[in-house]
Amino acid sequence: MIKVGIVGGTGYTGVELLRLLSQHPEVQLTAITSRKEAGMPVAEMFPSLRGRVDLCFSTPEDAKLTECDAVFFATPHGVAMAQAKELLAAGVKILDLAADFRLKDTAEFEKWYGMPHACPEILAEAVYGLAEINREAIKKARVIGLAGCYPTSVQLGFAPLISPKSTGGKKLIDLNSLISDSKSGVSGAGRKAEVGTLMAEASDNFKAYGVKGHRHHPEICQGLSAIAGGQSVGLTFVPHLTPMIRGIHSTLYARILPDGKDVDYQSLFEKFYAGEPFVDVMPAGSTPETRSVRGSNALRIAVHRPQGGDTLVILVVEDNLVKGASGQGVQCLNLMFGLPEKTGLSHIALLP
Ligand SMILES: NC(=O)C1=CN([C@@H]2O[C@H](COP(=O)(O)OP(=O)(O)OC[C@H]3O[C@@H](n4cnc5c(N)ncnc54)[C@H](OP(=O)(O)O)[C@@H]3O)[C@@H](O)[C@H]2O)C=CC1
Ligand SMILES: CC(=O)N[C@@H](CCC(=O)OP(=O)(O)O)C(=O)O
Repeated sequence: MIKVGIVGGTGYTGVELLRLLSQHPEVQLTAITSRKEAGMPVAEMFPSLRGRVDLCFSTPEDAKLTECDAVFFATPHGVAMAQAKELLAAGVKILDLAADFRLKDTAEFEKWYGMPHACPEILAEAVYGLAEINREAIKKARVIGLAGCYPTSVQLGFAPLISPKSTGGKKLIDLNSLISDSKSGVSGAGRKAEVGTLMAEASDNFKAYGVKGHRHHPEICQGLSAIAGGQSVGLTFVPHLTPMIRGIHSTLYARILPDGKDVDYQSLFEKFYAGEPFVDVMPAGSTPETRSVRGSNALRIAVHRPQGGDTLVILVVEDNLVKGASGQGVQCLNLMFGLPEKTGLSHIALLP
């Protein structure tokens, strides 16, 4: 059994990890932290876990994290990088759900996250946690910076159009005019109290935010550029808050170039994702719904070419807490420990 610890077990991604890992056949949950709830039985705080998790929350200091095989950080940015060195020295593998190990450029990290990077040498060896793109590197990694929620939907939506593996090196779309119009449910903002996510503010309402700039923009551009074999990428990214709890819906736009005019995009996408356990390319003409992925690690994609014109529209849905966070983490954990990638991730979405 893999001994797993979770730092930050009371947040939305933390409790989602608890839901997934308590049903994982190869994982033994050994430490779950919360500074505010230390001493409290986990199942008392989350009765959904009664009979499944018999641990109590402990402080990060008391949690004996160095005795784990792997530790997830479901914490705000800056927490994992402060503890990474000690854990790695003890042979513990690290999976960070925050952004400490995502951006390779430390100046960019400091600009968007407002703090200097605490361990650039560990950042240099960290692998970006997006299994469909980085599977082989994840298998060998000691540190994973899990892809962000919006970035997962945008990168997997554009990847078949820009990866040389798929395009054969042809320029099918204009890499400098990509657009992502993305919407998230309120759980994306975490469990902390905030005016913007009060029911009276967020329900029966719809708004864009971060239009001038959002911290996921550099992450998405870094990822897309890597997928495109190092070419630079120009992206307009506008996130929106929708009155739902879970889910991300990204509508992506790309302008077709002359080399891309005669391409069958449905089969391009199907071929690129053939055999991928969690990416579902839907039949031509589909409009995927967020509820078709709620609670599951699936990401569904549909590709459209409205009026047969020069603009491609790609629709992507995922559950921000599963494929956008904790499920992605479990998928990477499976790869890091040589397990079948789908282990413990077979949940079907909840309807209605
Ligand atoms: N919500 C989402 O959809 C997604 C979130 N993420 C990322 O995952 C991380 C967690 O997000 P989310 O679950 O929403 O956050 P929450 O705000 O819901 O939870 C944060 C958790 O971290 C703990 N924590 C806070 N500060 C510290 C600290 N200094 N040291 C140790 N523990 C701390 C809190 O418990 P306590 O204070 O009691 O210790 C709590 O359990 C964030 O970095 C977020 O950006 C990634 C993808 C999607
Ligand atoms: C709705 C909402 O507020 N969403 C958050 C993104 C979710 C998140 O926590 O971001 P990471 O994936 O980088 O960890 C935001 O826009 O800041």
